[in-house]
Amino acid sequence: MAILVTGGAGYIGSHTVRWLQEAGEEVVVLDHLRTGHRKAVQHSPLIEGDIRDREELDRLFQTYSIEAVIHFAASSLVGESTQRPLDYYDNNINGTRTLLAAMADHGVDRIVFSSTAAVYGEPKRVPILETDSTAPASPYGETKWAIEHMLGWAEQAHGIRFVCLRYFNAAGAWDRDLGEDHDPETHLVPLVLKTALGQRETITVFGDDYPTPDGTCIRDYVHVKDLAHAHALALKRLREGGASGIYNLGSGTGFSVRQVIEEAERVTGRTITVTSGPRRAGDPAVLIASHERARQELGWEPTHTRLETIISSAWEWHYHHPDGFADEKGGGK
Ligand SMILES: NC(=O)c1ccc[n+]([C@@H]2O[C@H](COP(=O)([O-])OP(=O)(O)OC[C@H]3O[C@@H](n4cnc5c(N)ncnc54)[C@H](O)[C@@H]3O)[C@@H](O)[C@H]2O)c1
Ligand SMILES: O=c1ccn([C@@H]2O[C@H](COP(=O)(O)OP(=O)(O)O[C@H]3O[C@H](CO)[C@H](O)[C@H](O)[C@H]3O)[C@@H](O)[C@H]2O)c(=O)[nH]1
Repeated sequence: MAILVTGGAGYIGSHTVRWLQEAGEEVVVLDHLRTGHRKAVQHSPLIEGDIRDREELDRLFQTYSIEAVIHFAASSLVGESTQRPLDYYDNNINGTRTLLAAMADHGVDRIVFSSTAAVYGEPKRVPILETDSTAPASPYGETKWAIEHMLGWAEQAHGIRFVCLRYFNAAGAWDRDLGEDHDPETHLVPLVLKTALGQRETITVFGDDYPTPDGTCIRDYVHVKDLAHAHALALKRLREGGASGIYNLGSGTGFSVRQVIEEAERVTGRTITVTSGPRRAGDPAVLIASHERARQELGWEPTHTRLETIISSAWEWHYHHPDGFADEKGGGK
């Protein structure tokens, strides 16, 4: 029996695939490679296809004996989602609907889903609990929130049990040979490190007048290997017959944009030029997770929680792969 990982050639997906492989699991990846990389997947079959393609899914479920699905495939940029909301509804909601329908028809009844802290919008308090109110402030967050609800209804009608994992800010890499490579890159940690590498002249701080100690936004950075581990634990829960559930995944500590930049200067030993810019629309001032429920019910405890550890691990990857996966033999994807 194999685990189907949709979006397994992407950043968090490829790290989870590696984690599962090291745990001895059989994995099949489905990815259309628009933002993912063929080279990020090794030692498992990679099927180049789209989750919205029902015939492709039928072929896949007929070819492989799939026990469970870990579903990363999505469009996931907050800003882009406000420019192209209908594409987000199509890829995220229609894509997941097509996947769930195929699972129901082929008798696959377990799914782990990548949700996001973006379902909370501007939180009323931190640390955020899963029971706190949700009010997504972007089409991206809205689609993820809608999928959480879709999963609830699909369980009632088709018996598909689920675990929704609401990640906060994923960062870090797997030693020096697997890491984050997005084009365009929008995330803070890789952008800061690309500035340290001299690939960018400056890092623009989006707003320094927030109600935080240094005026810049505070986020909860969670190491991608800790996220990968959480997926294995979520799968274990479903295999053991555990009930469906929704879990925050964050380290439980917040760091400001300025703290990230200062730590990156320490880790890299390089000066990073900083420019002050206006606020970015839709950015909450502070996002910090309570991961108490994941600790209690999944047995998950993040282990790489120090900012220095997270940034050092990302630096290992960026330093050795300044052009991401493209600088390896063969280039490109
Ligand atoms: N990076 C973060 O900080 C973060 C935070 C919260 C939630 N998430 C969620 O985690 C998941 C993974 O995020 P990531 O940062 O690794 O993104 P990513 O873009 O690196 O990975 C997504 C992968 O899915 C593939 N994909 C997208 N649509 C597809 C489709 N229709 N059919 C087949 N493949 C498709 C892409 O090619 C890519 O390989 C996403 O669902 C995202 O919304 C990410
Ligand atoms: O060039 C930059 C890029 C980012 N930032 C700031 O750095 C912080 C982190 O920004 P990221 O873009 O790295 O991450 P987000 O917090 O916006 O978003 C991440 O977390 C969200 C949930 O909170 C979503 O899940 C989303 O997919 C995921 O990328 C924010 O305060 C942002 O304003 C800058 O100052 N300059």
